[in-house]
Amino acid sequence: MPIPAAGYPLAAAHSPRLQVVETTDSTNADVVAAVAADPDGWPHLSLLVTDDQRAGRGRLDRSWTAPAGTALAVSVVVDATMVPPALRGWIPLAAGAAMTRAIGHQLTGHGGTAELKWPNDVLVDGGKICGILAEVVPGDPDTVVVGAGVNTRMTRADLPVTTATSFAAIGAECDDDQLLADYLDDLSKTLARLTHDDIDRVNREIEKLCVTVGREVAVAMPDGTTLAGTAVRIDPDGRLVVASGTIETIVSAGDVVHVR
Ligand SMILES: Nc1ncnc2c1ncn2[C@@H]1O[C@H](COP(=O)(O)OP(=O)(O)OP(=O)(O)O)[C@@H](O)[C@H]1O
Ligand SMILES: O=C(O)CCCC[C@@H]1SC[C@@H]2NC(=O)N[C@@H]21
Repeated sequence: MPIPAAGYPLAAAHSPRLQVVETTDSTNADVVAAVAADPDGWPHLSLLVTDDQRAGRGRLDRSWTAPAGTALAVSVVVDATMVPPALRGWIPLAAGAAMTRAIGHQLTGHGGTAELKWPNDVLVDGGKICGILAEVVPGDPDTVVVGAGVNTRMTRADLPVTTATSFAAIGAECDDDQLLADYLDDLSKTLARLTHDDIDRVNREIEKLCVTVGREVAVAMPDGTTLAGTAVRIDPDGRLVVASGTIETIVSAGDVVHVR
């Protein structure tokens, strides 16, 4: 399904500004620059979307690639002032949880299950169907741009890496407008629950959704070392706790591989 000519009416109902572009290098780069230039023009839950992103940015300084027309690239503005500063580390996880549930909704009746891999990848059948990159706007620490790439119509042959999957690769279809509407709706509600009163419940819900918890993992740490152990929980700050024997290590960033 190409980008609907009429835009995304269902998604637009959840956003004060929904902008579609035929192609761009990076929706995150565009929205970060747009917010910096005109903060009032991009209120909370404004978004930019394309299905032809040419220079996508990934986590940990990696690239994010998809042939034209085979994936959604969407960047959403989040007004972080609605989240207490101590809980802002949960914003990327809230986005991952929202996208996991939105993708899961698309798979209803198909048989596949969407799973959250800490901190915010969405997996189906163990393959990565969506990646999320949250970036604070330079000079405006109260605004976060949350970018998500969803592999929709990418054939098996087009998958950029062996660890990726897509709706098409598993024989499923994606209604892009409904997916975005569900994502925005869930994201907005989950962000509203990032309060000191509700965080324990959100923590438990996201932990339940997160298949990393309970798995044996290998974590490539930012200092170049590898941490092996069992992921035991997500801590109150959204970080992954990994147990190796009797030692628990708190992981706030790093590349997590599910070993078993
Ligand atoms: N469409 C996609 N779907 C799923 N995963 C993707 C997609 N595009 C990129 N990736 C993931 O993004 C990352 C790209 O990694 P890769 O290491 O190739 O990055 P790179 O920027 O080319 O550089 P480097 O080799 O320097 O690390 C991988 O983790 C890969 O799984
Ligand atoms: O490495 C990851 O898993 C995160 C990938 C994030 C990709 C999305 S696509 C929309 C937005 N624009 C970008 O340049 N990156 C994000």
